[in-house]
Amino acid sequence: MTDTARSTADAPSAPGAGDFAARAQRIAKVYGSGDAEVIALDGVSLGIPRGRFTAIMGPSGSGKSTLMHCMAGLDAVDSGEVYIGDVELTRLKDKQLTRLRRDKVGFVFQAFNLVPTLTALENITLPMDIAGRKPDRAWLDQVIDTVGLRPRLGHRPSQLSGGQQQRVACARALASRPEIIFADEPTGNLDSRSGAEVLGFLRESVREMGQTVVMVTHDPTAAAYADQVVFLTDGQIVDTMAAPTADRVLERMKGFDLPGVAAR
Ligand SMILES: Nc1ncnc2c1ncn2[C@@H]1O[C@H](COP(=O)(O)OP(=O)(O)OP(=O)(O)O)[C@@H](O)[C@H]1O
Repeated sequence: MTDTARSTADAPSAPGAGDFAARAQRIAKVYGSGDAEVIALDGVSLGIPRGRFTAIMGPSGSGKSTLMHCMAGLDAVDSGEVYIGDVELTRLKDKQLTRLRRDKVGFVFQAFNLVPTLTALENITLPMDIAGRKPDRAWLDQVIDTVGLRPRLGHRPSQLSGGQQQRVACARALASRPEIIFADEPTGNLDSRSGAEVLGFLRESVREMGQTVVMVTHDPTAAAYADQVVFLTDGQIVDTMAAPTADRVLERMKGFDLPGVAAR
């Protein structure tokens, strides 16, 4: 297997845990039971390198969202271990997990999940306001300028385009300088131009700000913005690709030989 991410998380000679913003070790997740049993994750080991952009791809139903939700502490694994930094999530009580998610993890979803009655700026600072933390003004300014939202800070979500709303969501995820950002199909609701803007911004947050980003996507063009692509099939990691291009990713996806994969 050419799977550096997987082997480095597993091997005894692996780099220290500090090299990974998040790690999964032999995690399994089963939904349902009896005839309805679905093995969504089947012993996945994966290290997410710090300060890099990782894309997760695979056919529909291969376990991408489950993997991401388990690694982000949004869903519990049935076995195995998940780490954010050096904290093992399965040992945490609910309250500790909620706090860790709030303080260490940023999320960007396909649906922008903005609060409609708040302005763009209020949406960006909302998680910190809830946590009772003062934003770092200089950092917030940098984030706002990077996503190009300064002229729109007083607008409500309904007064913004889809791409601008997703940029607000990206800025919200970045504002607290999380250990890692999980993005689930962040361009799924955007036209290709707005999608490219959001991807360019995520890319820049990695390059310029040292952010760690993990993104689930169906789109080879989106995956090409990443430093590496991890391929899942049937709940298992089957390959990784460094320095991906859209063409190479598309070719690899065709290799899974499943209807609809290349077309999505
Ligand atoms: N809550 C659930 N209850 C039962 N089965 C589930 C549940 N969530 C996911 N599954 C099943 O687990 C498997 C993996 O699902 P998951 O959503 O992680 O796949 P995915 O690769 O993200 O799919 P897609 O690309 O279609 O979003 C699928 O077979 C799915 O039907």
